[in-house]
This record gives sequence, C-alpha cells and structure tokens, in this order.
Amino acid sequence: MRVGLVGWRGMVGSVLMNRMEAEGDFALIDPVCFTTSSVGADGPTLGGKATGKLLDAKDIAALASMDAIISCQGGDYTTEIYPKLREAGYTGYWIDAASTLRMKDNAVIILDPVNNAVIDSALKSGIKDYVGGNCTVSLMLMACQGLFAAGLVEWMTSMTYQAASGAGAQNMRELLAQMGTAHACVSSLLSDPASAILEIDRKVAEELRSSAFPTKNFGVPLAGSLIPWIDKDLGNGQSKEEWKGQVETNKILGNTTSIIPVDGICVRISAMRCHSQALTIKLTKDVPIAEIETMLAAANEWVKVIPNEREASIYGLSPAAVTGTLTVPIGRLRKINLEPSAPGRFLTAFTCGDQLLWGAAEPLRRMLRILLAR
Ligand SMILES: NC(=O)C1=CN([C@@H]2O[C@H](COP(=O)(O)OP(=O)(O)OC[C@H]3O[C@@H](n4cnc5c(N)ncnc54)[C@H](OP(=O)(O)O)[C@@H]3O)[C@@H](O)[C@H]2O)C=CC1
Ligand SMILES: N[C@@H](CC(=O)OP(=O)(O)O)C(=O)O
Repeated sequence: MRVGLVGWRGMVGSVLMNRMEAEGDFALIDPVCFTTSSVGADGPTLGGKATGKLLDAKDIAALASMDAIISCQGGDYTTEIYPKLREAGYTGYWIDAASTLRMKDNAVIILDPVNNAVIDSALKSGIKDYVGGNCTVSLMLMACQGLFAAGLVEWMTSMTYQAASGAGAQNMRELLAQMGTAHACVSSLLSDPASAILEIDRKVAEELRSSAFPTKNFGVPLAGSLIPWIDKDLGNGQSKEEWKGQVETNKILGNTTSIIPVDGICVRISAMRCHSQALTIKLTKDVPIAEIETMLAAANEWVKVIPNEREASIYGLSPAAVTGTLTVPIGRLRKINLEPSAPGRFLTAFTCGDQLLWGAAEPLRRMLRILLAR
C-alpha cells in the first residue's frame, strides 16, 4: 500500500511517526512524504526505508496516486486540498487529524478500541474518510468505555483541564517561557529563605499582568493562571471545544436516534501534553462502585482504574505520571448524593491522558492497520 504522509514533521505528525516506527508499521507500507514548504528536499528515513525526495503536498496528481493519505497538516490544508482531491477522482482513503471533516456524513470519527464496529460497517459500506476525534472526547471515551458499553450513562458533564499542547507547539514553548519569566522576576527573593512570600506573590502577579509577559500565542498568561475558554466562541455561551463533547461522543458511539447529553466547561491549564477531566455522570441505574470499577478496567487494554485513595490518586492520576504513555487512568470514583430521589446514580470520576497519543496520533496509525488487515 502506498501511503502518503502529510504533516509528518509537525508536532502531531512527529508523534505519529514515532509510534509507527515503534510498532513496525513502516515495514507494511510504502511511505511517501509530502511537504508544503520544502518540495524536493530529502525525505526522512522511516522504519529503515529511505522515502526519497519530498513531494508537493498541493500536487493533486501526486496525492491521487496514493492508496491512502494520512494528514496531520491541519484544518486549513484539509479545507483546501481534500475537495480538490476528491473532485479529481481520488478514491483512496483519507485519514486526518484535523477536525474539518469530522461531522460530515461521509466521514467516520475513528477510535477503534471504542467504535471498531462503527468503523467496520463504514468500511463495508465503502466510506473512505476517517478522522481522528477531538482529544478530550477520545480520552474521555477511552477512560469511560465500560460505562457507555453497558448503557450506564444517562448524561455526563466534563470539566476539563487541558494541556498547552492542544493549542500547538508554539504554545508549549510559550508556556515554558512564561514559567521562566515568572520565576526569573523573583529568583533572588526565592533564594533568600527569609524573604516574605507575599512580596514574592505580589511581584509574580505584577509580572503576569505586565505587557512584557510573553503572551503572543495564548493572548493571556497561562503559567500561574488558567484560561477558561478553548476554541471558538459559538455565540450561545458555549465554546466550540465544549460543543464537540456531545456531538463527537455520540457520533463515535454511532448513536443516531437516542443522544447521550455531554456538556461542561473546557479550561486550559499549564500541563504540557496531558488533558485531564473531572466527570459527573448520571447513571441509568444504581450499580455498586466495585462493579463499575470492574467494568471500566475490562473495557480496553489501556484504561487503568486508580483506587479512590489519596496516595494512589496523586501518584497515578496526573499529567506528570501519564505523559508519553498510552495508559489512560481513571479514578476518584465515588457516588455523590446530588438527587436524593435517585440514590446511587450520580458518579464522579477523574481521568487523564496524553492528548498527542490517544488524543491525536494513535487512532490514525491504528486506522491504517485496520486497512492493512482487510
Ligand atoms: N496539537 C494538537 O493537539 C492536535 C492537533 N490536531 C490537528 O493536527 C494539526 C497539526 O497540528 P500540529 O502537529 O500541532 O501542527 P504543527 O504546527 O506542529 O505542524 C504543522 C505543519 O507545520 C509545518 N511546520 C512549519 N514549521 C515547522 C517546524 N519548525 N517544525 C515542524 N513543522 C513545521 C510542517 O509542514 P511542512 O513540513 O509542510 O512545512 C508541519 O507539518 C492541527 O492543525 C490539527 O488539525 C489534532 C489533534 C490534536
Ligand atoms: N482543541 C484541542 C486540540 C485540538 O486540536 O482539537 P481539535 O482536533 O478538535 O481541533 C485543544 O485545544 O486542546
């Protein structure tokens, strides 16, 4: 299979290349690398295979000669190139990390540990467009698959704590620059054990609010603060990131007639690349916590139930613990008494996952494997 790789050197693309290398995917394909900026330059060696010169990512004829194309180049690229490619008669597979095509009728949102059946039936019906889901949604579903599969979710709120990486590579750099600037303005005070903490705090607050503080990418301070809005303003009080929660969850699960409500508030925090979420779930019936834990743990091989205890939670359920791994821990599982008329039906949970792996790159390479296995 000739597989065109577009966006392979970006942040998501690099994580994807690393995972494909680690899983031996390149041995099974003929990789062809495209670029929007360095046509004719030497391509990378992938899985021991030289990929030759980089091809033009806007060359429709070159793209159309691929059996499958994986794009991590971004939404603008998809918007520009995908329609031209299909109009030119391309009938191969289009696998994409960008959100552009996600909600189109002819596209499937891919998260195969959760929706293998949806993907399988789409393949059988000839669908050719497969798009990775929003990172927060994919990570929530990897964690909560057991509850959805058992039909136990009546509705869910998701209050998110999203990492800088979701905003892009430049934003990760800016977060670190912000941390460094905040530290630098009080470094001499910090090295003096007798200095007053309120003086340190005052100086840091002043620095955060100063026009010299590095905020070109985020617009506002993230280090020492947070940003309570992610993605566009839909004009109805909801952010686009919050809107994705319900529409993408239900599309991934293949729910068409009966929709499970999912809503909440999406917040950017100063983690590097792991998104966390605090969930409140109304269950369709009262199920004991021990049974819920068993169900969650058995749903897929990456979810890990963390006992709802202090030590286990602080060491096992955080961005620092999870970053760079495919494990999706879920913990803080507890019944809360929100509605006395529905005892045992309100569940809290907290989950955390690497948004560049399950949230972006991993579903793409697994889709390729599904195609190769056909
Ligand atoms: N960031 C995220 O968390 C997620 C992103 N996505 C999707 O993936 C798309 C790509 O995101 P992301 O990987 O963060 O974007 P990047 O900005 O890291 O990469 C996108 C492209 O920018 C070009 N580029 C320019 N300068 C550089 C450089 N110094 N290093 C590497 N690449 C460079 C490359 O194209 P070229 O080689 O052609 O010059 C590259 O393919 C997003 O637009 C989004 O649609 C999806 C899920 C999560
Ligand atoms: N919006 C996500 C990252 C992302 O790229 O999402 P989407 O693929 O839905 O545009 C975040 O900021 O954390």
